[in-house]
Amino acid sequence: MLDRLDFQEFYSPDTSERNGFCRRLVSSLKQKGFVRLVNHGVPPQDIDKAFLEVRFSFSNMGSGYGVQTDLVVVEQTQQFFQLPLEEKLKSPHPPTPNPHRGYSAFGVEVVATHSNFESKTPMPLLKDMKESYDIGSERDELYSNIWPPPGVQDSFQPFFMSFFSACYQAECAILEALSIGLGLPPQTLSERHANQSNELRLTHYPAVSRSEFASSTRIATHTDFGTITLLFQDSVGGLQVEFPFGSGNFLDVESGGRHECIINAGDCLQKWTGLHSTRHRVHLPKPPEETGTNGVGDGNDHLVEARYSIAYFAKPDRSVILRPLLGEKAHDDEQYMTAGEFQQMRISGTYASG
Ligand SMILES: O=C(O)CCC(=O)C(=O)O
Ligand SMILES: [Fe+2]
Repeated sequence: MLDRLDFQEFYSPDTSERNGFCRRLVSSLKQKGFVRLVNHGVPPQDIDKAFLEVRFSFSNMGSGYGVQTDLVVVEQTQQFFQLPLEEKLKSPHPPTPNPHRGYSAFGVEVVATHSNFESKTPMPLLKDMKESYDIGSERDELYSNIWPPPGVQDSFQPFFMSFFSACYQAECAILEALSIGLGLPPQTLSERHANQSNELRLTHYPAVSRSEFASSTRIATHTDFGTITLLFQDSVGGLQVEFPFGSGNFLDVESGGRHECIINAGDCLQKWTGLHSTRHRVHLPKPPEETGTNGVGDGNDHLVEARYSIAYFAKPDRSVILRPLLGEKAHDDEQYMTAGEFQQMRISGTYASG
């Protein structure tokens, strides 16, 4: 359902091949707002390690086991799944939308507050069934990170600091490709992302019985607030994108495994270029006739397996003005919000007491 492109073509020494790739990237985003990328530059072994860390952190924080990179050992830690909320809460997300950092327990964040932002097709306001961990750049001058304290998964901070840098490098290359594909000078987008106000979000959607999906979902319908999102997901499925735009109809995104990166346009890219910031959500994975995994549709209230995802949100520098870069004649800057004002407006209300 989504185009799958090989980002290696961006590095072709043949300029016309490179430009052709950039135009295909833009045209894929124009169609659905989402595209699948392979060879995107975030090393596969780092992605594997990130998923192991995520599984480890959500299942085993504070258990006293050291860092384990062996898959079998890490999978065994799943048995600690219900464990130590009090350990995870040693690096808590504050009870306000900002800073968007640290651990949010199951049920704390309510994405449905955004479900109907600028859309004429209202979606039901379903609660999220997820826990997550938000990380920013260590170079962010406004907000500091909230890391697990010493003794609680000591590998977490150094690993995710370096994973963040790998994502930032991939982001800059993708932004350059988009600028070229849009007919803009190559650095147009990347130079608006020099200060790294980006965010990395690790999400665990626990196994739940499918009947829960009648009144809740994994992550409610929303658009992403930034420029682009780089999403890595496991193969559980359930990611759905609204197509046609604004229709209230959602299509399943096939999972190409965790090494593939799904890119989607966010609200800021839409404001700059008109590329559509598509609504999406994570709901029930496809029925078992097609996937054989979760028992949906066979009359039994089976468990839907747990899902893990890693999303890196590329966000503009806060002082940058969100005025159109293409076509439309720009008005005075005062008519447009800065990226910082826009992020603030979008995030408010996501946290219960915010
Ligand atoms: O978990 C996923 O696959 C999607 C998450 C998402 O859309 C988000 O965090 O903005
Ligand atoms: Fe999203």
